[in-house]
Amino acid sequence: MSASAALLETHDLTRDFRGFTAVSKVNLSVAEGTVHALVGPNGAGKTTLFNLLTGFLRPTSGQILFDGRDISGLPPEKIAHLGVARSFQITSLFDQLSLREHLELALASPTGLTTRFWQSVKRFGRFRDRSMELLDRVGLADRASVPAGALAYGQKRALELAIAMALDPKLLLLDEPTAGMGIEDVDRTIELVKRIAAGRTVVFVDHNMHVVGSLADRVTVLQAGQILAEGPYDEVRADPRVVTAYLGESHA
Ligand SMILES: Nc1ncnc2c1ncn2[C@@H]1O[C@H](COP(=O)(O)OP(=O)(O)OP(=O)(O)O)[C@@H](O)[C@H]1O
Repeated sequence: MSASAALLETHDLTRDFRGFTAVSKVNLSVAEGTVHALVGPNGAGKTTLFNLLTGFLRPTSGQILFDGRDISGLPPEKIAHLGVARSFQITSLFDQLSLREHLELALASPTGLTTRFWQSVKRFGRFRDRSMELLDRVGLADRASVPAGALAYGQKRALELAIAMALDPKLLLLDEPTAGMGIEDVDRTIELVKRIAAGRTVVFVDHNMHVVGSLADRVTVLQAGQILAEGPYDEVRADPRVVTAYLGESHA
């Protein structure tokens, strides 16, 4: 696959909820090795689209192609296994487990932390080196033995990124990586995402335009389930249709 080829493509991807179309004939193309932002006003369909891409929702119609393969309707664990990892907006950590144990569990499970977490943590000691490497990448190596419950909010989000990286995904999906953060944590997260995006494909949703402008090679704007505009950040930001869509929102 050449550097400019699409790693992820959707064709007329559509999802209805009892007659209401949350995602409508979306044709998205994410080039391999790029960072791609999904933005749009509340209710635009961003979360629904993420849920479709990761198999948490089945499309009503349309296709999703990942790495040349049709993944439409596959269950989440299959899609994860093919190389798509997702970091959640909602914290999904275990307060009592140490940071290193979180990573060991994620490395021991082919689909991340969601399965087999009841097995003895000690059995996963062989993943120690890799766990420490991942913690180091997100700047948490010195906190490896600390229980996750003791972390500050920004550090918890960094731990979630390390967990998503444990699968060594081809495609990393980040759901509002800077949600609820103060400016210092936002800037630290931007640097962190830049570092882990090197040589990888990333799609993220974020409401913070500073984050979008700092990270995204391309931006897709959704409105009412449809693609309103797409292109480099500066172009999209200056698009009158986009400005109108955001009127009444804080980012207008
Ligand atoms: N399970 C569901 N059943 C019915 N309607 C739904 C369901 N999930 C989402 N919707 C509707 O689909 C639309 C898109 O929602 P979605 O959460 O995807 O938007 P969003 O762009 O992620 O918004 P936000 O920025 O507020 O998170 C909304 O009108 C929402 O009410």
